[in-house]
Amino acid sequence: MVDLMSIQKNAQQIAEAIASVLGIDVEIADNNLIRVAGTGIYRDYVGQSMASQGYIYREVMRLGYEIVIDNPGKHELCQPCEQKGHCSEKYEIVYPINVDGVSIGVIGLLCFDDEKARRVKQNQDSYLTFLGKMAETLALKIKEENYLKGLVYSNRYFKSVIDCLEEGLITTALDGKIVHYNKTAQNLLGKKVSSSDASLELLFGSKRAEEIIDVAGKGQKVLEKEIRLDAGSEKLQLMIHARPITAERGVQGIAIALNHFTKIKRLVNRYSGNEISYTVDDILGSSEAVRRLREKIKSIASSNSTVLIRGESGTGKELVARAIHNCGSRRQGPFVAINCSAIPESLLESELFGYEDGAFTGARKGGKMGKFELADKGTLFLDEIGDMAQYLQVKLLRVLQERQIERIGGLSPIPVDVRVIAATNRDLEKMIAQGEFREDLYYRINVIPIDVAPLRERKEDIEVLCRHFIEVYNQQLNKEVRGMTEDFRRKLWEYSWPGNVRELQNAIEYAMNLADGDVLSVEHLPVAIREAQEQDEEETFKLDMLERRTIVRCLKRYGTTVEGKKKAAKALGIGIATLYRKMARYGIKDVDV
Ligand SMILES: Nc1ncnc2c1ncn2[C@@H]1O[C@H](COP(=O)(O)OP(=O)(O)OP(=O)(O)O)[C@@H](O)[C@H]1O
Repeated sequence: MVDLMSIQKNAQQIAEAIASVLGIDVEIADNNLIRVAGTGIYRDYVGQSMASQGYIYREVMRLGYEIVIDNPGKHELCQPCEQKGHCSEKYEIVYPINVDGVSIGVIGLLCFDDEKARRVKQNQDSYLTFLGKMAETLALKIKEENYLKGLVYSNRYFKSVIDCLEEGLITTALDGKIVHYNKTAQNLLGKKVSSSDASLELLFGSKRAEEIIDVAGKGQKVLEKEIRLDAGSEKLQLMIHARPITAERGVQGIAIALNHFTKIKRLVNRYSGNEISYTVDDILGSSEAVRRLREKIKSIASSNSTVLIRGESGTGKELVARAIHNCGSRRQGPFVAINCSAIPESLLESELFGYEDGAFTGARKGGKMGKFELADKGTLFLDEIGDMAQYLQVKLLRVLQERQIERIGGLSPIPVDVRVIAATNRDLEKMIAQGEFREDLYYRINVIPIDVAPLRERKEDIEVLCRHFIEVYNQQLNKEVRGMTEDFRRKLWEYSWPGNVRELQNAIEYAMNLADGDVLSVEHLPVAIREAQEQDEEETFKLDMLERRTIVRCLKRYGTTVEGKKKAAKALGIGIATLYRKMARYGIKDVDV
């Protein structure tokens, strides 16, 4: 609340006015008994405390109404006063200044000679009415100041609120002149928005400005528009939402929200799971093939060259692509995946490159951003690239060469900074020979080839993968499975895994659901795996299997202590170091024996 001291100038003016009309000295004090204003002899004491002699003033503020002292020194309120015996006052009127029922100060009218005292006495009623009006004027001034202070405060408050927004915000008058803008808008648009002649036309050009101003004429309609601007050396891509500001007297202006596309992309990527981060350490396996795969990923991750990952379905190609992204310098950017075979040909083009407003019948209003734009500064994973239609292969090749895309129906190219990782399980060379895949694109994407071996060629990975999946499903299903029987292992080993790691994962999930104890056994396996026959062409793996089984049998006989292992190695006709190596290769752990 504003106090009397903060309107000191007004108080002094009123004191002077009273003094000149009535010809009598006046002082005004606040509720701390500080003299706020004064005329005549009191003028020199403005700002000083009257606490030691302000009995009457204090009493008037306590009561909230005026007091007339016609016999100063003798009046009962004068009794405690130090000046009681030698008071020079002859007559005194004290009037309270009340604001909303609370006294915030007083006006004191003081007579020092008999003639003035007589005059006041004679006209006491009209003097009191006049002082009342003056007290009211001061009270009104205080209220007005309070109101203005409140306005300034709420203005500052709302300004800090809109400055907190991550969204840029501009408001304009109906002619497009900028009225307000927040910090984000200033950061996005720079001086253009804060200059004294700032207008929509200056910011966005006359055509866009007209479209936005048109919003005001259409009442409640919201305009959603994508805008590209030149911001120095950079191109600024913004999404704007304009809506009319409606007040009591109808539409008063336009509010425009601005969003930078980088922020929109970040949100899309976050909520579409594009930020799941897998690293090389998530690629499990003890085989030489997987070991080399992890090394290769590390060595090529920081390059920007296109990668072609080849491997059967379920071998972990997407996992590899994510690991490349997360090991390299683009890991802060998005990883966007698209499966070229899962999307109808007609939609794939717009999914990849996006489209402009009204590009074709059925196109979403305001246009759409494609995966290339979403993957800007990150990685685009093109899964099943072998299934991409030829005309899109041409478009893709152009994008890879020119590093810019053109939206469907778009007029200007949009630069994109994207590392492409493609994957396929098809024989691209054969497809080229049959004219189904473009040779030029093949060379463009096959800069860094990576092969992911099928699981049947690296069966030693089964053990570590199984252990991992058992842990995963122990957590998910709240179970406590600790191992697998030897028969269970043998079945997994003998099976040819056409669906690779994905199939293995599903088989373990299935078994974990069925398991009731702490060990997985053959009856928990899906029928297809349980009853699969060993195939002749997998003779080599049968030999492996035989070797593994023999080692396990031998360890069972001699035990897994160091001494037992030495005996087992001797019985097998191999050195102890070879036994350890083979145990590691086949994933044989002491506890399994
Ligand atoms: N080496 C591995 N370590 C751990 N998990 C793996 C490994 N390889 C594959 N997986 C898991 O197997 C499943 C299939 O992997 P992914 O989707 O990467 O295969 P893909 O080759 O891309 O399959 P598709 O060709 O069908 O798209 C995923 O759950 C993945 O996490």
